[in-house]
Amino acid sequence: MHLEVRTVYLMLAIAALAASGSLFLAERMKLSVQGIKHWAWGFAIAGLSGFPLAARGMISPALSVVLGNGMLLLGYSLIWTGTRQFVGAAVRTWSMFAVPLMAVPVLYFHFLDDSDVPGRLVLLSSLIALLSVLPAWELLRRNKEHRLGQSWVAWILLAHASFNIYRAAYSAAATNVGDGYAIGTMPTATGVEAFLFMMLLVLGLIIMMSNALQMELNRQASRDPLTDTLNRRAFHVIFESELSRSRQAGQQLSVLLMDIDNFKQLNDTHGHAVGDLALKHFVTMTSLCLRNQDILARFGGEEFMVLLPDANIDAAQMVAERIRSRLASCPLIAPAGEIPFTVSIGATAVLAQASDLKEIFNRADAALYQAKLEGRNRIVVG
Ligand SMILES: Nc1nc2c(ncn2[C@@H]2O[C@H](COP(=O)(O)OP(=O)(O)OP(=O)(O)O)[C@@H](O)[C@H]2O)c(=O)[nH]1
Repeated sequence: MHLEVRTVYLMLAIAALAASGSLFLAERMKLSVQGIKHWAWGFAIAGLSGFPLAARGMISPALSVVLGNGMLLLGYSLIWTGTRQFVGAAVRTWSMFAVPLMAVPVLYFHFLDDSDVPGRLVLLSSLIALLSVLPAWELLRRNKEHRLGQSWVAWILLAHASFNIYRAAYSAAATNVGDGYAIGTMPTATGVEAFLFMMLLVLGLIIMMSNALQMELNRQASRDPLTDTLNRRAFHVIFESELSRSRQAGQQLSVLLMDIDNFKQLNDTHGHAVGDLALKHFVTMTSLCLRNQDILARFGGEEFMVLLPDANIDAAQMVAERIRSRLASCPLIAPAGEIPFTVSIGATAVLAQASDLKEIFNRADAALYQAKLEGRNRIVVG
């Protein structure tokens, strides 16, 4: 099979630009997935590089060899930095330009004419392999949840890197014929591989984005947006499973129902925004008193529930006291100064025969009510 190489490169350019357009559209939808903008620019610039590359021999080598390849490397770099953003890693501006900026002078001073085409191909293939391995490595080492889309993209990138390492070795062994398009069968193979790579990569990125979106939607559906604690519904689901787990293991389970004291007054005196800060401060302080397996949820307003797996009522009381005293001794630092506030807590052991959360909640609520009646800033066991 013989493909006209310029045509293949032009088709690649058009396909990359189409992929870029779709990614820019996704970016405009503000999808709460990081990295899409870099990917979109990466595909756009790599796509545009196809035009000077395809025009080799028709335009000046400074444009085709240096600008074309520089743009191609910049496109790959942006896909790498976009991937770093996607997985939540920091991106420094220099890292987007480092590889192209190092490659451009070498291309200009050593490979501008066609006296060493194999050397040029070795350099470019090696850099493309490097820029494919880097995002693959980010995706694999930060894929703790074993997400399919993420592994897919990583393996596509590694396959592309392997092809380019082979291409570099093949080029190193080739004799110079003064034309990059004419080295053995590699130009056709490169075009076909690049086309497949791009299609599979775009598909993988779409799967990766939809996985990330799904996870974000799940997170939003289960969390309180202000304090980022679980909401009542999510708490209920976890409570049910913890209850059956503790029944099987014969372990005790306790809950704490907590309500910030005189919160209305705090809101009225300092404003709603400071009230919001107080809620966040409360969550931070409380979380410092809990173990990893303890579950904190916002039940509404200034009322929070903690589920303490494998904790009897004595242990629960100790945790409640830790929370109460920490809050009493760590006031909120607001722009207007320190704002002290306290919490009242109703603590209840969940008995193995407990029927449902409603019954537990009612018991904890009665204890909490008692704590308020007795003067607030205290714990009552119910
Ligand atoms: N800032 C802020 N205030 C909230 C939020 N949700 C509920 N509130 C306020 O919380 C206050 C709750 O007041 P109350 O139920 O009277 O309770 P309290 O003033 O804490 O009194 P006690 O519980 O008896 O100590 C109300 O003023 C609500 O407007 C929120 O998300 N942010």
